[in-house]
Amino acid sequence: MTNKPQTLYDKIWNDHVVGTRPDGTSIIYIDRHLVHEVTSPQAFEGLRLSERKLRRPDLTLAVPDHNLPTTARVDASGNPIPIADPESAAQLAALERNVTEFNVPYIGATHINQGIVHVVGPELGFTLPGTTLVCGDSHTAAHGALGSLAFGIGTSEVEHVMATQTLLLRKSKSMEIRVEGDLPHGVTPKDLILHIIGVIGTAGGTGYVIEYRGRVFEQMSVEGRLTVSNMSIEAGARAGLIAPDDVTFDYLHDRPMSPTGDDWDAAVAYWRTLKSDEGANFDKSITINAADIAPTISWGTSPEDVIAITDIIPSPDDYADPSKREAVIASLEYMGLTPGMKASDIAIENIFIGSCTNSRIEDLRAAAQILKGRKKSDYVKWAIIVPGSGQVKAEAEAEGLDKIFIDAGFEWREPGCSACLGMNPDKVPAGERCASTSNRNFVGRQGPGSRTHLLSPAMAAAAAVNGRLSDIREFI
Ligand SMILES: CC(C)[C@H](C(=O)O)[C@@H](O)C(=O)O
Ligand code: SF4
Repeated sequence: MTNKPQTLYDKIWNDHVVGTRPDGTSIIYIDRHLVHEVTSPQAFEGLRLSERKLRRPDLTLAVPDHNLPTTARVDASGNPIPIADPESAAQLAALERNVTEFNVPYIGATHINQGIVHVVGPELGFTLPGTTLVCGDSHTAAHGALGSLAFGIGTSEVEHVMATQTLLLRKSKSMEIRVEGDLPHGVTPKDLILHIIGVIGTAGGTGYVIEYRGRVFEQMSVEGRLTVSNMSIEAGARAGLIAPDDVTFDYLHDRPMSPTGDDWDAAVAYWRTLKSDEGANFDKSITINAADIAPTISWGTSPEDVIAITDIIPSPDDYADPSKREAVIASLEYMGLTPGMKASDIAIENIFIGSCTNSRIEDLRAAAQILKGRKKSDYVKWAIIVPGSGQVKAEAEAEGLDKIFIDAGFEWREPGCSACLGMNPDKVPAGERCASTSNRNFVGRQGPGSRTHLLSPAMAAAAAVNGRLSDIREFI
């Protein structure tokens, strides 16, 4: 091996190269494969047609999340309630058939561990530092928070991994996003990543694997790191890494699928080597000043359309690039906003606290801190909290958070993707706004005609109380 200083990405990549071809593509060994109901049916069908087995069921884990309704899943006698929507019912049935036929470890819809794949993986210790982890889902980047080289793949690649436990890849370029200083009061990891995407743009990370570096990340919980890495894909990046450290090891210790005993000690010794060496070269470096960041919201239909809550809605004239100006005009029209309007004057009818970006226990605690003893505004018609997993739900209930939410006028739901993309009945009506802790504000994302404002869980809770987008710093 070379003595040249290496990045964290170089180290994980080099540890997984099976072989490199003259054209520069490499076969990479895949350690972990998460499977959900949306992107797996054709892949299983492909295996069936080619009469192949799934090579490593023991490195594969299947969980339904996108199509499941978030209303009660069992009746009063504990019997499963069938899914009303025929398409969703068929998706779930297909996954259940496939995991049985191919012998894949499966967490079913009514299991305590069921949840969004990207919440479940870390929580069970299925996601580990230094591993390569894939899923037919773009937000797989989330797992990079634990120092796993994790990225979304397409359905044909899902089949390839199922059949071979490898992928054919070309190495990405490396980008360092260094955050200097500390996050100001009221500024959370969600505000940080929204701000970063605002700075680099949705294409800023295209062709790169990002490594997030700086004291801010060292001091951040694993939950917060997951929020940041999760949205790397919204910046166009292939993956988003954070070097594993004691915070990561403490988080993983004693998780159901984490190594134990001597294996744990050996694993931690290896994991400690997983950081970018002094002097390692990044193809691109970006520095962000934490002090510049305020609680942030999205105003448009792209995750780069972000402003501080204290700002006003921008005007197309603020943009020099003609295509961006066109996009801003279209965004303003779709969102029903006028340039110059104060962000904090935007009235909100719906609140969604959930998604793989912000549905972990810390997110729910942050929302509960604001909602405790308060009620949602009468202007808010629909407010739901969807925990990321059964584990998160149980933990929140043990802390009494569910009561705080229900008293505040929220609905307390079963785990899943829910209104993040509305593949189940949880949709935002056309023309209405939603203050949403999810990661995408695309046209129609939360239902046809829906208008999404991305923000942190605390900011979503504040919006619920005031019935309009609000500055969390007025509450804390
Ligand atoms: C349905 C799935 C393939 C999709 C993704 O890849 O991200 C979804 O999770 C999303 O967030 O849009
Ligand atoms: S919660 Fe949203 S972003 Fe995450 S996997 Fe589900 S649909 Fe995709």
